[in-house]
Amino acid sequence: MPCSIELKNVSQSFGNLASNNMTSESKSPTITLFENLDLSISQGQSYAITGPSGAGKSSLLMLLSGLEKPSSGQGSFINDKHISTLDNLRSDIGFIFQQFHLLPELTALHNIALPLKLRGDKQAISKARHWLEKVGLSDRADHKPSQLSGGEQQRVAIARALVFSPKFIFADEPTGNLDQHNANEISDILFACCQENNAGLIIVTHSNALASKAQNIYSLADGALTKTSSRNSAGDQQTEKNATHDLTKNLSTNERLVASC
Ligand SMILES: Nc1ncnc2c1ncn2[C@@H]1O[C@H](COP(=O)(O)OP(=O)(O)OP(=O)(O)O)[C@@H](O)[C@H]1O
Repeated sequence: MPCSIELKNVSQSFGNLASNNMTSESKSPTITLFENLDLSISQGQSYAITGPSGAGKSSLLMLLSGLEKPSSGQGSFINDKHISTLDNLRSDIGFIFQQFHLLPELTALHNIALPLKLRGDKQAISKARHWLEKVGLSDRADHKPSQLSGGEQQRVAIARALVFSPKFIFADEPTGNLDQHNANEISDILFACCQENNAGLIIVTHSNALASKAQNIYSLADGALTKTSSRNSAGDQQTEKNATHDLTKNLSTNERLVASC
């Protein structure tokens, strides 16, 4: 049974971080990003969160992943009807960032193997090789991040995020550092790999092109989260499947990558 993340009545403010002995003039004002926000995320679905700069999109991503706590309200992880706090999500989430954040001293293969090694998986290297192949980088296994292009580094980051089969992937501007052609390729790979692995995908982005690939699109602005688009009905899913089939009919290198995920 798919699991889910739920935020209920959640507010996030960043308060006055100044110490008590500072004068009132030197204290910074409280910033309230959003109040009483509700959001439910399901495994296997894709979500995009858009909105103006500074609206709190990345902060919302941190709350959903359980890496940060809200000022008030509750976040829950619902797994097979068992409800717990979002702290219990830690081992089931993968992250993808705009800046890739690969370890510079490790090769592509060892960057991907790292999450498995940290979990004590003895097949870490062979599984990492399999994922290198999925993202089309078999021939770059021994190259370090500095020897890879931005698009190639993001492919490694996608493989690293998914290699341990997490239930949810959080991606903060995953194509923000890429040109339009690479951004399109990388987002196709990301969506296809998440779908194949039944991972929920939550993307924060300013790109309408990227957001439009998600099944559910939200806008966060002026402290309010609004659902602007949803493609959950059976008819829509059928349309998506047909579109995918049409795409894979004309297999170029990159479509083959997507299809192999
Ligand atoms: N830990 C923190 N302490 C104080 N202020 C913070 C903290 N984290 C975020 N903020 C502030 O909250 C606001 C929203 O930040 P956030 O990064 O979530 O916005 P965003 O919508 O993702 O913006 P962008 O699209 O520019 O990345 C910003 O003004 C930021 O400075």
